[in-house]
Amino acid sequence: MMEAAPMDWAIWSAPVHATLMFVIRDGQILLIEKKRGLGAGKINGPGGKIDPGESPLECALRETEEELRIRVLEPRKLGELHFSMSDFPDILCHVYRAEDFTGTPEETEEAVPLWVPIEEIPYERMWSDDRFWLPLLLMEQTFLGRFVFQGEELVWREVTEGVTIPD
Ligand SMILES: Nc1ncnc2c1[nH]c(=O)n2[C@H]1C[C@H](O)[C@@H](COP(=O)(O)OP(=O)(O)OP(=O)(O)O)O1
Repeated sequence: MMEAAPMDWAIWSAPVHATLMFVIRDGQILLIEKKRGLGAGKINGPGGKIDPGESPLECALRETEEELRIRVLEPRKLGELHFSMSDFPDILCHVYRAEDFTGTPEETEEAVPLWVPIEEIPYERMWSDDRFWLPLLLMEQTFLGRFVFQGEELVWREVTEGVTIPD
């Protein structure tokens, strides 16, 4: 991984804002196999792009409901991910964790639910940045991750733990 950032993050801003939601319960994490959209075929948490006029939290709840038909209870925002992409507009992603929900996760047009023991998270089937910040979310630590992609290849990364995360 290169040392100097290939861009000035101080003036970086993202045209696309998105969310991710991770439910952790009984030593397992609720993931999805994404059926369409950006990252189709990969394993990820439920989530998606924020609609106009929607807050990040509203988006995370809506996307989780649309993709898995569950209503997450008392989510906490633990992280932010800044993605600089070569072939897609840059993304700022708000990341939430929760321990409880109502309903039963079910397959939808967008996703297949997948309960996975936290020791067996399939990072090889996920975005290549995930292994650098998901362990922090599992430890209930806050984090700010900055990542530069060339296509699907992660070419630069920086993850800061224990930061104050804005709502
Ligand atoms: N690099 C990386 N790591 C982890 N997660 C992500 C990325 N890049 C990403 O875009 N993501 C996440 C962020 C979002 O949760 C999704 C992308 O949103 P998308 O599914 O395209 O948004 P929707 O609003 O559901 O899509 P459509 O309705 O337009 O199909 O991936």
